[in-house]
Amino acid sequence: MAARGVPMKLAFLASHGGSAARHLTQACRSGALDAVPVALVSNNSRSVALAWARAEGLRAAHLSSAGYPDPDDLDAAILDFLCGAGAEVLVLSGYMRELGPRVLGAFAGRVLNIHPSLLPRHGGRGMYGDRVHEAVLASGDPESGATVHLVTAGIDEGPALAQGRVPVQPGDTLETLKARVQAIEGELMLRAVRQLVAERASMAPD
Ligand SMILES: Nc1nc2c(c(=O)[nH]1)N[C@@H](CN(C=O)c1ccc(C(=O)N[C@@H](CCC(=O)O)C(=O)O)cc1)CN2
Ligand SMILES: NCC(=O)N[C@@H]1O[C@H](COP(=O)([O-])[O-])[C@@H](O)[C@H]1O
Repeated sequence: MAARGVPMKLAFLASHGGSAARHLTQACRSGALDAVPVALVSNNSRSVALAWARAEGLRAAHLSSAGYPDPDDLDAAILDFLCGAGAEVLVLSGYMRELGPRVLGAFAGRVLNIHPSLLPRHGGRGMYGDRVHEAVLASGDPESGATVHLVTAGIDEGPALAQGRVPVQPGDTLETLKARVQAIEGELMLRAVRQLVAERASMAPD
């Protein structure tokens, strides 16, 4: 239950660079976001995100199918770790695995994901990272962008909280389009998390 004046506790899940997690953490540290980062989970033991989280002093864990071959066990381990850290909101910052029903049930309505396209276009299982930008270029779409959505059981099917658009320019390559989209992701995620912070504050007892 939200308590007035107590910053919202954020936890991150990331598979690679965790750029949105780093953007949000910088906002927390500067006072631009009334929240506090507490933990990060990565399924990639060599991820930049995991090393960054440890350097930042966050609780950090490598939790993956390597250690938990049974998806239900991995789901339970992730939930146990996040609850132990006191997480209130989860941010998927390039997390390349399906979240299980235990975590989704415990954090219903409080899990955000950033996807590098204008969902529902170019989303769903198998659509992640460079594959998304390649699909946008192949489709001939005149614009692309990023979407922050609530995470539900179906991949990329949850309601969108924020979207940002960028043009697809003649001669764009995977790298030029990817860079243009990624340049707007941090602020888009910050806008979405601020919505959750505001909702939480409105529910806090006086
Ligand atoms: N239950 C949910 N879990 C996740 C959602 C969601 O909406 N519901 N969002 C994803 C979205 N995503 C990236 O943010 C994502 C979607 C699909 C895949 C994927 O197909 N992964 C491959 C493996 C990829 C790899 O190992 O590099 C697979 O699972 O076979 C990845 C990411 C996050 N979770
Ligand atoms: N479907 C999810 C997906 O494709 N997410 C995308 O992965 C990248 C992670 O980059 P990062 O690890 O450097 O933050 C980001 O561009 C994010 O939109």
